[in-house]
Amino acid sequence: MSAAWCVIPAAGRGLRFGGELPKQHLEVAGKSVLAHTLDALLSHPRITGAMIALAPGDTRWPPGFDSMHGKPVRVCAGGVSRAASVANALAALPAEVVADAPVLVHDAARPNLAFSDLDALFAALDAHPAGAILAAPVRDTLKRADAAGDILSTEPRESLWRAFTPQAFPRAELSRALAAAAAAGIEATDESMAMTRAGVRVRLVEGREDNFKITTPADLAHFAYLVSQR
Ligand SMILES: Nc1ccn([C@@H]2O[C@H](COP(=O)(O)OP(=O)(O)OP(=O)(O)O)[C@@H](O)[C@H]2O)c(=O)n1
Ligand SMILES: C[C@](O)(CO)[C@H](O)COP(=O)(O)O
Repeated sequence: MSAAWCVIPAAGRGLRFGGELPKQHLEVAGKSVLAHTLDALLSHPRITGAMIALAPGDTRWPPGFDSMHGKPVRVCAGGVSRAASVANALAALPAEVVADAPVLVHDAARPNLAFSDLDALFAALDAHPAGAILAAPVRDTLKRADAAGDILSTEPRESLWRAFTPQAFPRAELSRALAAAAAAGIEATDESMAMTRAGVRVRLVEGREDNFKITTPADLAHFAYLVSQR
């Protein structure tokens, strides 16, 4: 039963959210979104450390805040894209995270991660070490729109899933796949895109729908409500 470090891309500017402060630093119930996310990850016994990719010069993560739940928390410089931030964080991991060690990549902007989802992801990884991600099957009818915002077509939704995070892969293989995608000029919007491009079979693990990404102010209000009901 392998343990894993997590990598947390937290270097985004939150342009779709708006406002001065990037959304990962906004507070809910006295804690930043990033701290909620870190708490959800490091409270799981199989996660042994965290590497946070912050925008260069972003000192909002309290300097010297180097542990949570008795586990190490490290910070590195993010990159110009989410994929670059993840690649930087993988390269910054300590030597104890050996090449074939699993690493979980989880968006700082997904603070409502459930312990049960982490259990399910680790169970899948134990059975399929090549890689696994949390996701949910598409259950709504999908429409393609024209420039005016009118329906162009209805798209088939059979076998379509929405990818969430964490996404878990062996450290070295993930680094290589991200580098290969970047070298091909492909911006991998998630880790599984790079890994499947590299020929790896990635296991989908059905996760909770409330593991949503905070992208807009309405998402933050939704998360704040959920926290108030805990
Ligand atoms: N250069 C980047 C861009 C994004 N992220 C992180 O990747 C996660 C998911 O990205 P997204 O929700 O798109 O965040 P932003 O890029 O900040 O949002 P926007 O696209 O609205 O600017 C976030 O935790 C974000 O901080 C990152 O680490 N480095
Ligand atoms: C990684 C991700 O959260 C999976 O759905 C998503 O691809 C991030 O996209 P974003 O545009 O960087 O928020």
